[in-house]
Amino acid sequence: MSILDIRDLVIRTADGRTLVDHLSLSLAPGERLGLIGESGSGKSLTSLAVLGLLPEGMTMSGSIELGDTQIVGASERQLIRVRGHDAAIVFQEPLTALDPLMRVGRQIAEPLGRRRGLKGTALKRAVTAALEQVRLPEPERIARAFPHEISGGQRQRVALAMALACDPRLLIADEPTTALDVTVQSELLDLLDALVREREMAVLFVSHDLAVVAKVAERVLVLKDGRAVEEGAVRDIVNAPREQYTKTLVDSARQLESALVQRSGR
Ligand SMILES: Nc1ncnc2c1ncn2[C@@H]1O[C@H](COP(=O)(O)OP(=O)(O)OP(=O)(O)O)[C@@H](O)[C@H]1O
Repeated sequence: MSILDIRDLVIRTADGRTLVDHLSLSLAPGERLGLIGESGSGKSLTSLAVLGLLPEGMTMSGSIELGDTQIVGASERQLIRVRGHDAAIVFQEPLTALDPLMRVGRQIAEPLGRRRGLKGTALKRAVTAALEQVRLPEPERIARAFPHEISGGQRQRVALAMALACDPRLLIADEPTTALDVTVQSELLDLLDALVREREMAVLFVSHDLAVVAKVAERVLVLKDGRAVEEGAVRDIVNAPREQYTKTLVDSARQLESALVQRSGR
């Protein structure tokens, strides 16, 4: 039984341009799949499609089974029911998910209150616990802060806490560490890895960076121009990429790693 099963997904613009072309993939409960490809290869559109969040005017066909729901053709009511519960998403830029004018605590309280029916002190305690769970120090202070008053890494942890608030069975992480500096990036990846393991949550991890994907995912699917060009265990893809395009991704990841090693050795 898979938690996400995408078959022959085609995404088109209003004027008929094909952006994702007959893509199929599936994820078992607790499985972690990396979706990798260069900028513009269709990774984000695929992850948005899973939650029925495609930009205005785009259409999709094929099949996306998320838990018990067929997302292609689903009504807004059905989509609201699955968002956050069957699957939740963390974006590259945490400010996408956060309201700049609302204190962090209230933003986390919103899904917690709605999904778990909590109020008052119980809700306050749940907010603090949610912030502690993403290893944020001084959770009470963070809860009182506005998003611009905390660092980028802290904001991403808050966005992660919001995504985890309803215990989704699948977490979609779309370049969640790309905007962060290398040390913060590595801490967040370790945290993400620990949290999804504890919860046996499935993960669709979207990135242009194979070195990052290798830290979180066990299997990887390579996208190029909206098509799957290669799929397999991360180890096999890194050690023996078959497609020229994948070789390029592996080489650039290696160059980056060795540049970082050289730099930290200085
Ligand atoms: N709202 C939109 N209207 C028209 N075309 C779009 C829109 N959003 C994305 N595209 C196009 O769809 C293609 C796939 O975009 P997508 O954002 O999924 O790529 P990506 O692999 O996630 O890249 P990136 O890493 O840069 O986000 C690109 O060619 C992009 O220009």
